[in-house]
Amino acid sequence: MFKDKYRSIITESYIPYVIEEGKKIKKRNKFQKLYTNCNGDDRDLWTYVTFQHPATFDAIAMEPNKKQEIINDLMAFTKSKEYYNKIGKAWKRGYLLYGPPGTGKSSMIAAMANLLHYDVYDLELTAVKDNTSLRKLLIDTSKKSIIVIEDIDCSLDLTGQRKNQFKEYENKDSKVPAIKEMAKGTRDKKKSKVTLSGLLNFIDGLWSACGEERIILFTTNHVEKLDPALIRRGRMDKHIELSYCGFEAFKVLAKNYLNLESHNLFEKIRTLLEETRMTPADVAGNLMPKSPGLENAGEVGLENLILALEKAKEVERLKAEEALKEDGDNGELDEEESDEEDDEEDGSEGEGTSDEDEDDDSSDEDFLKI
Ligand SMILES: Nc1ncnc2c1ncn2[C@@H]1O[C@H](COP(=O)(O)OP(=O)(O)OP(=O)(O)O)[C@@H](O)[C@H]1O
Repeated sequence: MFKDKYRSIITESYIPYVIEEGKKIKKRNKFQKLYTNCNGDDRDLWTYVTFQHPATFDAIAMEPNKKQEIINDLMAFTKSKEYYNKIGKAWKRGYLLYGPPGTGKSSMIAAMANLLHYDVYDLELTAVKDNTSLRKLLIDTSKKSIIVIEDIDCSLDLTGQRKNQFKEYENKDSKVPAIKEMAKGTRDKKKSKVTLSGLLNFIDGLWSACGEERIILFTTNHVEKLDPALIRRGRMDKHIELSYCGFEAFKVLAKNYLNLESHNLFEKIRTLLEETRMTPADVAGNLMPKSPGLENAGEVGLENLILALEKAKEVERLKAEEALKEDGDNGELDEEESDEEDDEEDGSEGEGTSDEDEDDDSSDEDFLKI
């Protein structure tokens, strides 16, 4: 019961406020779900478990301005229903997270889901039979969700030009991620007939407009391998690079892992981080106390990290030296070979020249065609 003079306050302000707060509490208390299409025999169906990942943006080590920009972007998206209606586009946003392994791409997805209270659909593309199945899965996603395709570069032959991935990685520094990706990439590939156009339709074709307030997110360790059509602005609206640990990112980890905001060893670490590359995952691993409750854990963790950075720096120096030496050896070899070629050319001057020119032209043409 309330007095009549308060009627308008109660009906126009108080009750709407209570309803709005109730909705927020309901949203906070609702269990988020993590869906996958990779369980059981029917790959056209989602199954789910409760999503309980502890990652938050506070725990993500990255440059603070960049982090804030991502948070602002996400929050703006959630309030943009009218804007999307006005411009006649489906209310969805595409994010591309790229960077080396161990730089926080998966942690970032979890932090986004926790910030927005969205469900996560972890779409294993290699397990999707064809474009029809992809459409079916898409229709079955709910609003307020993040649809994730991890390691998009090795999910499928999206360009129609599948190469031998082992060969492609042979010359890279580390073969470990290549093998991991190869294993993921080949899984069920024979069965999947999803095409690039099917995937593009999924992202922004007519079918993508069913359901609203959805984020589509790709991750990759090799952004340069992706078909430009797949990640052009408008499809993947925001490209976020997660990279090796800089000093600002280190400070976040030191605060979270060791509860340290400053220390006289910080300057040394700043210099070492500028001189060598280490992923946030490795920095975190080195900072983490080896046994819980260790006395002086902060200092031990920082010294541990310094040792690891110095070691990494030395390994990089040796590798660079080796590469220089190899370049030098190859240079000498090239010189010897070109001397031999010069000698041959000198010997066949005159008659043979025009034929050689023709051969050269045709091989150039072949090269251009490829
Ligand atoms: N930027 C970061 N901030 C905080 N923790 C990080 C960060 N990057 C990595 N980590 C830590 O390292 C672990 C591995 O990181 P994560 O799986 O998110 O990396 P990733 O880039 O997704 O790697 P991959 O490409 O191999 O899947 C995480 O559990 C987290 O503890």
